[in-house]
Formats: sequence, C-alpha cells, structure tokens
Amino acid sequence: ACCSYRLRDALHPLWQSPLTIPGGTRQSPINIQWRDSVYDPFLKPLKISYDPTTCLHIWNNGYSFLVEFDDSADRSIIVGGPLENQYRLKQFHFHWGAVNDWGSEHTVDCKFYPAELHLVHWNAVEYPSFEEAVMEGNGLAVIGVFLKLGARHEGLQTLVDALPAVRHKDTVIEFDVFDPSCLLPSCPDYWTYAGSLTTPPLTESVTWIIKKKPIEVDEDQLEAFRTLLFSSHGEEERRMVDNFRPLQPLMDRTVRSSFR
Ligand SMILES: CC[C@H](CNC(=O)c1ccc(S(N)(=O)=O)cc1)c1ccc2[nH]ccc2c1
Ligand SMILES: [Zn+2]
Repeated sequence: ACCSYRLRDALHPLWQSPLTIPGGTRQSPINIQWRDSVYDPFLKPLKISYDPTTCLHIWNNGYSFLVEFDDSADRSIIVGGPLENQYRLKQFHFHWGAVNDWGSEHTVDCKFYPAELHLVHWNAVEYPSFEEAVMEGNGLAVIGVFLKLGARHEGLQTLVDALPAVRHKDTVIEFDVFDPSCLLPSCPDYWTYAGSLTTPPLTESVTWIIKKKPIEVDEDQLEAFRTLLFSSHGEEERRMVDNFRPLQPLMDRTVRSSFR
C-alpha cells in the first residue's frame, strides 16, 4: 500500500477524533490500485437524471461547502451501475488541498488529485429519510469525481462565483437552478466498492462509485475553494483547506471496475 494508515491518520489535524471507527471493516477513502480492480461484466451503466430546479441552496457546514437539493420526491435520481434501487440526490460537496499536490480523498495508484467532488444520494425506496438511510449498509450511494488542473470549467464557475457569500461556517445562500450533471465526465467508466462516510459519524453505509476520468478546472477555481473558512464569523480565521480524510485500509474488499 502507499502509506502507513495509522500514523498518517492519527497525526492528521482534521481527525483528532478516533481515526477509524472501532471494528470498522469498510472505511473510506481508499487507494484504488488499478491493476487489483476486477472487471465485472454484470455491472450496468449508471443512469443519472437530475432536475436542475431541485437545487435549493449552497452552505458552508464547517467541513466543506454543500449544494443541497430538494429530495422530497424522485426528481433527481441515479439508478443502475452497482445499485439495486434508485437513489435520490441530497447534496454535493468537494474536498481539496492547500496546494495542487493533494486534496482528493481517494487516490488512484497512490496518486492524489487536487480535489474530489462527492454527489451524495440516498435509498428512498427502502428508507423513509436520509438520516435513517445513513445508518444502513445500502443506504447511500456517492459518486466521486476527481478534479485535475487544466482548462477553466464553465459549469463550476457559477458555483465559484457564489463562494464569497458562504465564506464563513454556517452561512448559506439561495441557489435555485444548477444542473450537477455538468460536473460529470462524459466517460461512463467507474470503479465501485463498499465503504463509509469520510466525515463523522463515518457510518459504513456508502456504495462508492468513483469515475475513472477526472474533470478539468483551472487554478483560479481551485484557489477560490481555498478562500473558504472552517471558522464562523467573528472567530479567528482558519482557511478551509486539506478537508480530506486520510486513506483507510482496504481490508477484505475488492474494487470492481465497469470497464476492461
Ligand atoms: C449522519 C451524518 C449526516 C451528515 N453527514 C453527511 O451527510 C455526509 C455525507 C457524505 C459524506 S462523504 N464525504 O463521505 O461523501 C460525508 C458526510 C447527518 C445528516 C443529518 C443529520 N441530522 C442530525 C444529524 C445529522 C447528520
Ligand atoms: Zn465527501
């Protein structure tokens, strides 16, 4: 593996809390060793249909900035891929570094990307609420998309322009039309594995779907993420950077790929 989990985890500033939940056997994030992933011909294509008018607001929750969606009906959903049911979009958010050398949560062959997008969905077929789904092994499905440094991303720019309004923890602004599918790479290829939330309570309820191809964003857009703060108004300013969890042991898991 590409690093010693225990030391990195224990020393990581964001994670003074227990590094992995005691007895955790399916923690996230992980390193995806491309050559160890297993092609599964039974994996279906992932079907994504988002309704841009379900977008509600952007807010800074002190871990990241989240764009939240109205999940009171099946209007923005994903189905297929490794999923048994359809899952409703609840929110998306990002993780990023202080510099471009790291920032993603997952790595591919031990390589970090400068940032990673998470589109969080929950199994509204089997569970009555997101809060309950978070506690169930098949409760959540998160699509992970790597961000790499390159051309400016026009779709992301509308988000970046709103960030100054949510600079401090617990600030929120209305954001009423956004189509998150503009943040997905066109390539359908993905890896999938059984994992967890990467922030407390770290519950082992996530089917991870990690897109093989990254999207491109430019330096100014990454820098805009780094102007956000972990701290609230009036507190001493603490820049929101390095909000990614250290890599967790793969343990008895196989990463499957949808592609040869
Ligand atoms: C149970 C946790 C949840 C808040 N956290 C999340 O929703 C969340 C979602 C995705 C990821 S990641 N990085 O893995 O994609 C990490 C955390 C949550 C949701 C509703 C709640 N109501 C009261 C408390 C409470 C906590
Ligand atoms: Zn996340």
